[in-house]
Amino acid sequence: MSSKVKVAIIGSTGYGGVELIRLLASHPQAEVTSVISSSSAGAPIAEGYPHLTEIRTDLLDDVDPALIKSKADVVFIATPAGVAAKLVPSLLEAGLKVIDISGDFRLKSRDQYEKWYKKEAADQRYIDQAVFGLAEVYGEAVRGVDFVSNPGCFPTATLLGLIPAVKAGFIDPSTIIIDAKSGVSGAGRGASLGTHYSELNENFKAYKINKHQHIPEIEQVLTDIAGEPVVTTFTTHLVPMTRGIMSTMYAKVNGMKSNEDFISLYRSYYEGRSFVRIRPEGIWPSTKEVWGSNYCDIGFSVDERTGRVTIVSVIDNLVKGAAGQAIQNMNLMLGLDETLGLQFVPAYP
Ligand SMILES: NC(=O)C1=CN([C@@H]2O[C@H](COP(=O)(O)OP(=O)(O)OC[C@H]3O[C@@H](n4cnc5c(N)ncnc54)[C@H](OP(=O)(O)O)[C@@H]3O)[C@@H](O)[C@H]2O)C=CC1
Ligand SMILES: CC(=O)N[C@@H](CCC(=O)OP(=O)(O)O)C(=O)O
Repeated sequence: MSSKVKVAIIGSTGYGGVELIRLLASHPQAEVTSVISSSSAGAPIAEGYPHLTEIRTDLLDDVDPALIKSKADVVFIATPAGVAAKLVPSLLEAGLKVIDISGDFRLKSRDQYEKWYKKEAADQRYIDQAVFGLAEVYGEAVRGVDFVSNPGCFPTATLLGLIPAVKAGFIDPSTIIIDAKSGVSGAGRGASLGTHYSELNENFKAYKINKHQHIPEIEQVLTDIAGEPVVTTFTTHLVPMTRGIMSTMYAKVNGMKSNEDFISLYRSYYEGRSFVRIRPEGIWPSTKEVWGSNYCDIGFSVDERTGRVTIVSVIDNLVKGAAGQAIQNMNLMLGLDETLGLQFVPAYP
């Protein structure tokens, strides 16, 4: 009998779910024992994803907490906003460990969730129970818990790029501006007008300006780190590429700081954390340099002329921004080494 941790995936037919299947296939201590679909139960998963032919021969299971518990110890939820809010109570009550990749449990205020997501918020008891799984920052709080809310893709790149500077008082948090870009897989597999080929190819567009649901998530964490209310300007752009997020951040520097000061601050903050790589001076990261990996790469440029710093942070939205960080959190919840199953070298070019 296998001693591996048994894992179920709700939303396994979406991009986040299928990335979990890919990454968990080489995890040394976990195995996927149930792939779940609300719309295609009974069908083979390889029907919708022929690249999984002969890798996964399972038929999709229904969304049934008792059935999931009979097959698994841990369940990942990779469904659109609003679904996990209703599912999580029964999954926790069935005795499962739960990692939610959607935004349903990230915001601690129900009012904020309802304002930004335009959906009914989850029960406050479960919101309170959820630990926000930004692993490099709150990893100690994740160890051993039953329920983790995985951060959003843009907040992951953005917060890893800002937190050390905010915490050390290197920048003035009231001056932060965030300019973020995402590949189209960030919008999920479903087809839409804004993401079909002729709308996207050779195009570059801003969207959800001042209305993006990740604004309150970023502000909630920066407020916690700064110890004072922080508001930011955050603009997202859609780039005609499949994977990758780049978050470019600007802020006023407090006092005189050099590139080297930022580099050594960040190297010290992330010391011992394998997945954040700080670039040497003048070598700024690009999305291809983290493609398919769980890395977040960060570079800096202090401009003495303006007194501002530019911080560039890149991730793969489906790995560090979703499935990879979720597995990192699973490792921490289970008391395993957080890097297990995640030591991929980025695919290049
Ligand atoms: N794509 C990305 O880069 C990132 C996504 N996220 C978040 O992760 C979640 C999943 O995203 P993504 O995989 O891209 O989305 P997709 O649209 O690709 O997939 C979502 C899946 O959810 C399932 N689903 C839909 N409705 C229900 C329901 N009522 N009950 C159960 N399952 C349902 C669908 O599968 P079926 O019909 O088979 O049940 C669908 O395949 C979202 O909340 C997203 O915001 C977070 C970070 C990054
Ligand atoms: C390119 C693109 O459309 N990206 C999505 C990211 C969705 C996501 O991951 O956000 P939640 O998990 O918070 O829903 C967006 O900007 O809304």
